[in-house]
Amino acid sequence: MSTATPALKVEGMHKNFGDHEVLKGIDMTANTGDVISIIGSSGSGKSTFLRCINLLETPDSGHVYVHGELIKMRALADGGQEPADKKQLQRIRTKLAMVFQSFNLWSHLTILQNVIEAPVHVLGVPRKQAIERADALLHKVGMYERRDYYPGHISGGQQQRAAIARALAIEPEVMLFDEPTSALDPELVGEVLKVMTDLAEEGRTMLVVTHEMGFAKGVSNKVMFLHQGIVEESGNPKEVFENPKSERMKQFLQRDF
Ligand SMILES: Nc1ncnc2c1ncn2[C@@H]1O[C@H](COP(=O)(O)OP(=O)(O)OP(=O)(O)O)[C@@H](O)[C@H]1O
Repeated sequence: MSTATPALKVEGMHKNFGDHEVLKGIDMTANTGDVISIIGSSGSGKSTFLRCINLLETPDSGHVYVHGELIKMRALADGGQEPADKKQLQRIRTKLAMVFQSFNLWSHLTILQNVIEAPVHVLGVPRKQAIERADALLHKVGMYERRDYYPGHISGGQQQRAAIARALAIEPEVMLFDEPTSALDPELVGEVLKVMTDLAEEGRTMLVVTHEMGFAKGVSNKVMFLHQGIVEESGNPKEVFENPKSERMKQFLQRDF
C-alpha cells in the first residue's frame, strides 16, 4: 500500500441539479500513475463527477485534494458552495487537464496555436519554448504534420489527438478524460485509444469516463462503476469484470457494448 500523497482525492462529493440528486457522496483516491476508468449506464453521474473535480460544475458538498492540497470552498446561504479562492482554483486547474467528448479546440486557431495557448497565456512560458514543446507533443500524438491546420479541416480523431496534446502541454498532474471517443466515428476510435494507452503506459495519472470496456478492462488499473450517483462497485479490472459482486454490475456487463 502506497503511503505517498495521492495525486487526487475526493471525499463525500454531492451534486444536485434542482431536485435531482446526481452524486450521492462519492469517494475516490487516485495515486500517481493510476489509470481509473469510470464506467456506468447513461445518466449515472460519470461526467458530472469529472466536471465537479475541476469545478466546471460546483459540487454542493465534498472535498477535492490535488496532491494533498484542498480546493478551498465557501458555503453559500442557500446551502450550496462556491470556490473560495479564485487564484488557487486557477492554479489547481493547470494541474488537472481535461479532454472533452467534443474536443473543444478553438476553431479560429491552428492546431499549434491551440496547443501553445495555455502555456503562453496562462502559464507564462516563453513562446519559443512553448512551440518546441508543442511540436514534441504533436509528434507524440502523430499530429505534427497537421500543426498548421485549423480544427475544422481535420478529422474528429485528429482533433481529439490534438486536444490530448493541448492537455499535455500544461504538464498536468492528472488528466481527466470525459468520454473522449464517444463523438467519433467508429473507425477513428482506435487512434485515440492508442494515444491514451501510450499515456497510461508512460505512467500518467488518468481518470477516464468511458463506454469503451476494452480500455477499462485492458488498460486501466482501477475501475469505478457508478450507478445512480453512488460507487456501486470498484476495484481492479480483473475483479470487477470477471467476478462482479453487485447485481447491478452483473447486469451492466451483460449489455451489448
Ligand atoms: N447541467 C445540468 N443541468 C441539469 N441536469 C444535468 C446537468 N448535467 C447533467 N445533468 C443530469 O445529471 C444526470 C447525470 O448526468 P451525467 O452526464 O453526469 O451522466 P453520465 O453518467 O455521464 O451519462 P452519459 O454516459 O450519458 O454521458 C443526468 O440525469 C443528466 O440529465
